[in-house]
Amino acid sequence: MKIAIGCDHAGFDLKPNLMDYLKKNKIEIIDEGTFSAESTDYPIYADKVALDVVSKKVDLGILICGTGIGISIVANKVRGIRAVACSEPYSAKMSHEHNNANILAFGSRVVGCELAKMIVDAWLGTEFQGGKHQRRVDLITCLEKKQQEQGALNTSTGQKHIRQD
Ligand SMILES: O=C(CO)[C@H](O)[C@H](O)COP(=O)(O)O
Repeated sequence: MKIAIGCDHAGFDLKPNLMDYLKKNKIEIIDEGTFSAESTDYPIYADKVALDVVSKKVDLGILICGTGIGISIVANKVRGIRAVACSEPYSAKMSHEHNNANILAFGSRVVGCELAKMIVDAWLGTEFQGGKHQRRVDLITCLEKKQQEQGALNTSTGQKHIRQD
């Protein structure tokens, strides 16, 4: 298992703790920064980790900012990414089981180090269930494809829903 990890300045203290934890669990890590506590912009790291995931350089991604919100919003702009911001283990588990989330985000100002580890464990310790959940994830993929096809011509008129029923 290979994971890319990225954070902004708010996640800078938490990231090494989490990396050590993951390495102890035999997970290979690509560290996409940030590499100092200097104030920086979370979209940079969300983009790097998201691209690592969609290019299959890694299996999964982990992102940390102050709240987990901004960094997951950005990651979700990348086609093929299903990023979730979690502050407790149950949502992390379900995001893998039902939504096949490929990036886990959390906020260093929301969760402490031990809770962050529990959230990661819950996420990694479960598998995507497939079946009806695969159908739903396929609909997300279908929506992404439609958006890409519409590109710059996208307007609010004449759009079709991804399911016609
Ligand atoms: O949580 C975040 C984005 O959702 C950022 O980490 C947060 O906005 C950074 O704030 P500041 O620059 O004031 O430290």
